[in-house]
Amino acid sequence: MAQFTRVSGSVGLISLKNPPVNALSAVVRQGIVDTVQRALSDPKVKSVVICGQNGIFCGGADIKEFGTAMSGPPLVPMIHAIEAAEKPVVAAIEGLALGGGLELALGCHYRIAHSKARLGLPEVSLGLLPAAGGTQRLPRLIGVPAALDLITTGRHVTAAEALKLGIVDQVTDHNTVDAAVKFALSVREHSLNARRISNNLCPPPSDLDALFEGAMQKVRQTARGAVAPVACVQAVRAAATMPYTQGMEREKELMATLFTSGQARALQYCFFAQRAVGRWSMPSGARWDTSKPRPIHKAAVIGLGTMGRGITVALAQTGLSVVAVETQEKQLMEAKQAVSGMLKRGAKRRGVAPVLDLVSYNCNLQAVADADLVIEAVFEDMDLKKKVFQQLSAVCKPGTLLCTNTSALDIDHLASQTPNPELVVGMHFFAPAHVMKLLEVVYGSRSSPQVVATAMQLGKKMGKVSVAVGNCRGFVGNRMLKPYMEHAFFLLEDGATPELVDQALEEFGFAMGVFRMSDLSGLDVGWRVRKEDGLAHPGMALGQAARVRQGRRYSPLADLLCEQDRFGQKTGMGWYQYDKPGGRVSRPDPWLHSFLEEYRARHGLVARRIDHQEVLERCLYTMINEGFRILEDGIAAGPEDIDMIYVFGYGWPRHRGGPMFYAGMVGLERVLERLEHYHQAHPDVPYLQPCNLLRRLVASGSPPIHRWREVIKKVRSQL
Ligand SMILES: CCCCCC/C=C/CC(=O)SCCNC(=O)CCNC(=O)[C@H](O)C(C)(C)COP(=O)(O)OP(=O)(O)OC[C@H]1O[C@@H](n2cnc3c(N)ncnc32)[C@H](O)[C@@H]1OP(=O)(O)O
Repeated sequence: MAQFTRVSGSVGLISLKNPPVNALSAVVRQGIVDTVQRALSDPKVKSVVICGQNGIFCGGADIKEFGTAMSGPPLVPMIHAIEAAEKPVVAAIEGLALGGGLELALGCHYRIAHSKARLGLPEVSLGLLPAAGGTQRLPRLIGVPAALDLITTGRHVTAAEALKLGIVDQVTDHNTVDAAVKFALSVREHSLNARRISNNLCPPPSDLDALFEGAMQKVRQTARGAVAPVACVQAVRAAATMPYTQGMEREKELMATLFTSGQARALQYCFFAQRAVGRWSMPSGARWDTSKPRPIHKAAVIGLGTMGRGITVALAQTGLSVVAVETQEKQLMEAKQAVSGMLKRGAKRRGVAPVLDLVSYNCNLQAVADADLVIEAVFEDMDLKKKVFQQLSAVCKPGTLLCTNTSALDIDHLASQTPNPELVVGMHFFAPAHVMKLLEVVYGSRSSPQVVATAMQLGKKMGKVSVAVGNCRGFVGNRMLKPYMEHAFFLLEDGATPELVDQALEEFGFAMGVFRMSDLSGLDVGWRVRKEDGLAHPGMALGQAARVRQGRRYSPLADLLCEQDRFGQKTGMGWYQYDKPGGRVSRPDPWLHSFLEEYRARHGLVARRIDHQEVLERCLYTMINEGFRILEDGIAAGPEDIDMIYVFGYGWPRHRGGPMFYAGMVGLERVLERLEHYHQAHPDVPYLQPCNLLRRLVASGSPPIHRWREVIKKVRSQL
């Protein structure tokens, strides 16, 4: 709602009240309409201030209303009425003015912001555009290039930048409402015509066509198929080329195409899913709201390879004191240099002082004795990790949390090396660990809820999206990656090329196709795992049974490349060729094409034409099927956990919501039918066999994703 009071004799103060962010719900919009009318019709009121309660101006439209039948007064006429008012209206911006909140402020005649406020039009990240006049008023106020930047990226700006851009008229370090009231008193007699942004023309850019062509090219390159950024550019173009009323029509038209689109639904689902994963639960019933995290003052990292260095940086940047340990002096010094460089570059980017003093470097494990939490990040080898855990148990003070940065190894097995398995938890970071947003927090069968809560909280402090998952081979992300990659190999056997498969996946929106990703992360990583699993060893790929292992279809293609030292980018060749070892630009490799032809001929395989749809169905539906198995097994608490892991850790396009959301969009019945079809064609591929939970969901009428948990619960209770 909105409250009205008269202050300083003649200022009508309208205060938005809808915690936590004063979102513009139907009730709030009605409140604004009513209180503005009251202020304008009250002869004692000479000017008006609009503010938000609890230190936040407004977080924008109420996103929860989007999926419902919208009621209440619409935003556009409400903001127009404010702009048309004959009394000066001042926005007092504290905390946040985002989306519809900033559009409301742009309808006011003046804007005063607190120095700590952030402003922005983030609608694009929800699959929308600022359709309450934002695309028409902002370019008129700050010019086309700056408006394009803000609207197409959705980035928030500080009050200082907003002042520089001309979005706000004044910035204060003091009480913003007081400053706005004082300001409102001073302008009560001023003429308002020039202050009504819609009256003004856009400052004309020098070469309009080139500017918009460039902007369109840029969003098409970065949007990976997302439609909202493109619509944002089109709407701003209308502001630059049309009178205001026509521009508003164009804004409305473009918004109508976005508002009910699948992409908008997916992006809004991601917004809530990202927040939902913080409300974690474990099969034991332990939950985020009943498990208190432990205070962590000092952390330690063991092993300063690529991962350990990134983790050290991420920890230090939260303000924690970190002991970084590497047993060899030379490697320790190299790591120190690398970590210091990363800290300096990060600090420069964020405009703060680097926290070099927070990290101490040591060759001796004894140095971690007083750490509250230790993250082991040594080479991915169970025997080595076991040894480190045994040593840590002897060195660390009682109660120290022992965390392992493994991407697949058994947390319970590691925990059994220590006298306190309840203090052990997995923290699976993604490279580069100080950049990537995802953290899988892996609880073992004996991990205590308090330890999980601590790891989750630490992840949040590091700015990560932390997802709590159970312990199984590959956890969630890598477990689902296995069938996905395996199918990509089968597609090569059946007639596809790495380029074709990658193109299909990249057009779908993945940051990188499966083969390009494999070249980047190194083919040797999977090879080592397959060797450990007894699936691959030299010579095995040549015999009669080359394509059957452990009773199921197997493709030795990746092993054959590894046997030729084709490990990907690092060796300059893998599924693609590169100009040099470490090169980044991939080119199709004629050698690989002949190799595939020879391989198929040797195994009597006849290449057939594979289209993009088959690539997507076989790679993605098997991955989704594994996701359903993960839910059935209780490894992930809900589909949101899986989706956020894929969006933040595996380059899944956010505008498609994550694999489980995507399955719902495609239709669970369709996914089931296609899996059945492919399983019939490839009965030797168990991953293609539709899992029980998927069948049960379809039998239950394919409920919307937010109701899957009811069916999951039933399926789990019957296991
Ligand atoms: C043709 C029809 C025309 C319709 C017109 C539609 C117009 C749309 C214009 C818009 O305004 S779209 C919305 C634009 N605003 C945003 O995108 C802001 C989204 N929110 C955020 O980015 C962040 O939440 C925040 C505001 C920066 C605050 O971040 P913080 O980390 O401090 O807290 P959170 O945990 O993220 O949020 C707390 C709590 O609040 C809920 N919430 C936040 N914003 C909204 C919102 N705009 N609507 C509804 N709910 C919101 C959030 O979900 C959290 O709730 P929870 O229950 O605690 O998880």
